[in-house]
Amino acid sequence: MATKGNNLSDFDKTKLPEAKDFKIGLVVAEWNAEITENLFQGAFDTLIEAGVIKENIVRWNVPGSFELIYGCKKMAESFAMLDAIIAIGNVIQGETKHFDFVCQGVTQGIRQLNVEGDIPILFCVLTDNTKQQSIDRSGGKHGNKGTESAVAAIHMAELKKNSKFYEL
Ligand SMILES: Nc1c(NC[C@H](O)[C@H](O)[C@H](O)CO)[nH]c(=O)[nH]c1=O
Ligand SMILES: CC(=O)[C@@H](O)COP(=O)(O)O
Repeated sequence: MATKGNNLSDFDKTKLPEAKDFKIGLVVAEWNAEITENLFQGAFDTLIEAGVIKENIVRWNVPGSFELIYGCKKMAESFAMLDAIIAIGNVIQGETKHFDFVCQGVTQGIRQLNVEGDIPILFCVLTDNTKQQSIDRSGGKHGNKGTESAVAAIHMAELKKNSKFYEL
């Protein structure tokens, strides 16, 4: 289902788990900072709106999206008490195939961290053909991928922390 026609910022607050005890990390790439800062703000505001305490949120910056892999790995190793980590980046197609390798690299790297680690790591990385597509998805006409990722982070934190065997 494409983002177009669906707003990334739409969510039902009443369906969110209780988040006041959750500890959330965010690792933010500084490449395309005007986009990634909007993604971060969307995620941060959503976490606070959902009840996460500001003191339970930690942020680290890394140079580019490829460094999100190491940054998230290091954050998970340093803060084992975290309930979720959100990786925030924006990769925009240039003239060469570098876009493909950065996107594939960060995707596979974060995938591997989820496979190997115990802290869920959310993929808030915009991989766009144009800057306008990034603008549209970081607080523009299609909403904010940061908001969407924060909602997912709260659900994954709940799964990690409070998963139970429910009678069907
Ligand atoms: N072109 C973009 C990059 N490139 C930089 C890489 O992410 C990485 O920092 C470099 O290859 C050194 O390891 N990064 C983005 O986040 N967005 C881009 O559009
Ligand atoms: C995604 C990138 O690394 C890209 O922005 C670099 O641009 P170019 O492919 O023109 O070197």
